[in-house]
Amino acid sequence: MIEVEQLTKRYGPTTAVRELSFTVRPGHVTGFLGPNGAGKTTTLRMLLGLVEPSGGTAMVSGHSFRRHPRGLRHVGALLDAHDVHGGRSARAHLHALARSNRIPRARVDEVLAEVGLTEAAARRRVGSFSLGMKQRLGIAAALLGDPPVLMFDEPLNGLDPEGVLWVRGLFRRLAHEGRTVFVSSHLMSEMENTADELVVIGRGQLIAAESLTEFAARGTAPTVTVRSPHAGALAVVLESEGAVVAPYDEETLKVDGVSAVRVGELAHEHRFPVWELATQTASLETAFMELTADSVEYAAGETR
Ligand SMILES: Nc1ncnc2c1ncn2[C@@H]1O[C@H](COP(=O)(O)OP(=O)(O)OP(=O)(O)O)[C@@H](O)[C@H]1O
Repeated sequence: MIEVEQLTKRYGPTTAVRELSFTVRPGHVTGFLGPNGAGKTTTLRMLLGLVEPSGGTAMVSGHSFRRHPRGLRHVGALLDAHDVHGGRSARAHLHALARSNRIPRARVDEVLAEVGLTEAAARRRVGSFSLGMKQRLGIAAALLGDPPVLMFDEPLNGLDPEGVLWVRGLFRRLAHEGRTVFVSSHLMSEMENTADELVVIGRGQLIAAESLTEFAARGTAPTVTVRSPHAGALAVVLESEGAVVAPYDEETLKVDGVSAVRVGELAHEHRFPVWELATQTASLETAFMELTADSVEYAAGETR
């Protein structure tokens, strides 16, 4: 379990994280979402004891890592896939980590197999690895101590589609095993099929902490699209029912304020043929952008 309470981090005049409180429960993949510069990396670094908070607490399994560094058996993390010694082989890198954390050497081959790094890859210098292979190595290091809590900072960044599918499957399996899996991203589209719980922050502050389903329900009300050869006459009927109707083209209307069922019933009552009837819910991406609009550091078109 991860518990963040009134966590604050100031860098001179910049407040990177401001009185942030949330809990991440085991058994779920929890997405940690926020626009660039929202404070995600700073929060993860405080949870791992790499950055001293200016205020509040950041606890993993009931312990503050700053005061009690507890090693890879307690929490596994991938912060920056590039942050490895390029001159070593992947296996030598994992052996060194295993040794300093008193983890049996045999575990190294287990995690190499788990992340799909072949024998040939394990012998290569890490400096020659592609980003995807470095990500896999970073994930192998996070899994080395078989920890109950795992944190990943932007793990899908730069992965090819096959890599993304693999990482998603891995995260789900880790959560299914009862672990706490906390995954940061600045893209809702990445989290949509990865996480089932969300912690959303903007400018260092909490915006939402809820399930993906609850988050989706925050989006704007659905719009109904209807296509009929009598679109004009149908629009008059719909408006008399209180709907807000926007003609899309000669045959198509975008309708707000009434359900698709009601649009279908009214068309039927007035004997208007209907060629198409559909409901569009705002995408999670739209809901995310609406919620974080005020927190985006540099919005498109903004000059400062
Ligand atoms: N060591 C530091 N010194 C000064 N300011 C910092 C430092 N680290 C982070 N910041 C500032 O704190 C804010 C939050 O940064 P952070 O990297 O935690 O955000 P993030 O959500 O991880 O963003 P990104 O997705 O861009 O990595 C930013 O404004 C950043 O410039």
